[in-house]
Amino acid sequence: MMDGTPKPAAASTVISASALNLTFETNDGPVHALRDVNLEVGKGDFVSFIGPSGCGKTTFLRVMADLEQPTSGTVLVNGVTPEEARKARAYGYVFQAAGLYPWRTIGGNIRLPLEIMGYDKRVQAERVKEVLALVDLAGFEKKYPWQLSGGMQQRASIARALAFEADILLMDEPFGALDEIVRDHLNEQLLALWARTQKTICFVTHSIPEAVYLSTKIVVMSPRPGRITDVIESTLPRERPLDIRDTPEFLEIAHRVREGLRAGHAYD
Ligand SMILES: Nc1ncnc2c1ncn2[C@@H]1O[C@H](COP(=O)(O)OP(=O)(O)OP(=O)(O)O)[C@@H](O)[C@H]1O
Repeated sequence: MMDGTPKPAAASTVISASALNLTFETNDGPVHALRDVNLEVGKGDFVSFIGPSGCGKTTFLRVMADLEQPTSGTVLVNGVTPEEARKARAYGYVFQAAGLYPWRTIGGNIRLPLEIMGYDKRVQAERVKEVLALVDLAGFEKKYPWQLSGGMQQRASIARALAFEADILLMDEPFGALDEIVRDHLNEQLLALWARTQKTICFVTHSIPEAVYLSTKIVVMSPRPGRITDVIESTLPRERPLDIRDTPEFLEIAHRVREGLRAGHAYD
């Protein structure tokens, strides 16, 4: 473990959280962002986290990414600590806003992490081409972010997260700000990308249809303190046309998610 090389995880578990607690100390007193969170994410899973604002979804993702330290409990990513996993470049992170640098071209934005990591120039150029093709943006390398629509910018930010070939993608409400039609399209493309690359994806959303459409596993959370109230294993096939959303199976899972959200919701 000292050399930072990830050990093969037991069975096919990629992320495992046990008895995880995180309390923020604030001027108004402690905020229990996560309370006794236990979760296993398998290799190739698409896991959505859904729950009302403030239930700790972002905090959980940030703990996995080593951007936040738990107060107690453990998280293992590929069998090692989040810090070791980060150093081994185990994951890419896609934020709520695309967060592209306006003074850099799309290619320049995607190249940035590769430059920081000291990748060879030729490899950088190859990677940029590959990931732009993966998100259907081939040919947009020399454009600036402002020349692209919101949906295209979000795809470019996904390409940036894919550039250093991490096996895990952490996505924090990446499509929240987009209109329904664009969002549908990006959901379809994300599923296709997931099928092609076989990545493990952790995805935060507020949308029940989005969670049900995308996921193999749906984690329902409730606030005050943030905890997991239900984990739903999807019975839907992996191949999912958009009209699967009208099937009884889909509606049944959506119903269970809604019930879980309702049960955990405080109406104050
Ligand atoms: N750095 C921090 N310091 C103090 N409190 C924090 C900090 N970060 C988050 N919190 C609090 O922890 C709780 C969980 O926040 P978090 O952002 O994880 O929720 P969320 O479920 O992602 O919400 P949203 O859906 O609105 O993004 C909230 O009450 C939030 O105010």
